Amino acid sequence: MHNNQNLEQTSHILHLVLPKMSELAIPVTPENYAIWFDYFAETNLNLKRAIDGLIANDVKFTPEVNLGLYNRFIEERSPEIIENVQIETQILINSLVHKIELLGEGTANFSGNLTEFNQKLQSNPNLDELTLLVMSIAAEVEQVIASNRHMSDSLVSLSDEIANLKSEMDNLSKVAMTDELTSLNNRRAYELFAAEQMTKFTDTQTVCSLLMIDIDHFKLFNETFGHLIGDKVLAYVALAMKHTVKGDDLVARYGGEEFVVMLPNAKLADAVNVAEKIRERISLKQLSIGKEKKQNLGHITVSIGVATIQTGDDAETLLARADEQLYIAKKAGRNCVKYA
Ligand SMILES: Nc1nc2c(ncn2[C@@H]2O[C@H](COP(=O)(O)OP(=O)(O)OP(=O)(O)O)[C@@H](O)[C@H]2O)c(=O)[nH]1
Repeated sequence: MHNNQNLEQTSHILHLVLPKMSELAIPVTPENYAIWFDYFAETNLNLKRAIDGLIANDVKFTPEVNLGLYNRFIEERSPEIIENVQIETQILINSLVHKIELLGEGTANFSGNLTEFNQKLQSNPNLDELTLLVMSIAAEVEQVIASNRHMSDSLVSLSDEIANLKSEMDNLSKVAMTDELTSLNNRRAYELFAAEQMTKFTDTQTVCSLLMIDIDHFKLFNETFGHLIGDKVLAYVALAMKHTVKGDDLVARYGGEEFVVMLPNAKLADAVNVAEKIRERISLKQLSIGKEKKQNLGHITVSIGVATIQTGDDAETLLARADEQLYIAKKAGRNCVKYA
């Protein structure tokens, strides 16, 4: 009974968090999500008091305010938050075990899998692993539902709760992989993708190539036109890159004004081709802003370093070679592609 109450509470909180964030126009980042989960869970009364005070005084939840809340009330408690999600998932599993025992036949396999989930949960999983765990539980439940047509309504409603938790986790994972300014993949997403490509190369000798792209004289651009217009240019460059590559390729913002493009199955010559297309596409366009496009920003150019995977590479060595070529491209006068 106690477990069910907790499960209901958790589910109730999950349903409150996103609508409230959307109402207050707060971006759903993992940090902001943690703040608002805690707010509704009422586990941190100082945080709750601070937020209630902000709302009462009509204070806007700007990025600075959100960061302040996170730094003050959440950052030091991160391990505790992961622990909370862990406990919630544990409650879910316990509740499932109980329901499955009531169902009896045809579920022995499922009970075994739940034991395995339980063990994984004890091994301090990170957010990705927790997400995977919740997805696996959801898949198992769907299977049990399919093979137990006579099952009780309570299992159906439990499965709804899991589906909700799963979609919240999906959302969190997506946010954690996306760069907010450009909507590209972020560095974390790139690192996961690069690791996959390394494994493919080791297992099946499937090649891949990497472009490292840096906007030329961006510091000067920011100083001339201001940071906000600089941000727009970053978004423009991001879009130009996305429109040049194919579906399997991964474009990511590596940091600041630096981007990476990972091209699975591309040999050096193909990758240099793509790099040239990106460079040309960006440099040819004359940028202007304002209602009647009166303010002319001139041409933006990028320098690109290209490298292809070699035996003995790991993600770092491949990146280092692309970065070396990028440096050579800058030295050679910028707005060019160099490769090794
Ligand atoms: N507007 C804006 N600027 C950023 C962002 N991230 C990094 N920058 C700026 O990008 C500039 C990078 O400058 P540098 O690394 O000195 O290089 P650069 O001026 O691009 O010159 P080269 O790379 O040598 O061609 C810095 O001024 C950063 O402030 C961002 O998110 N928005």
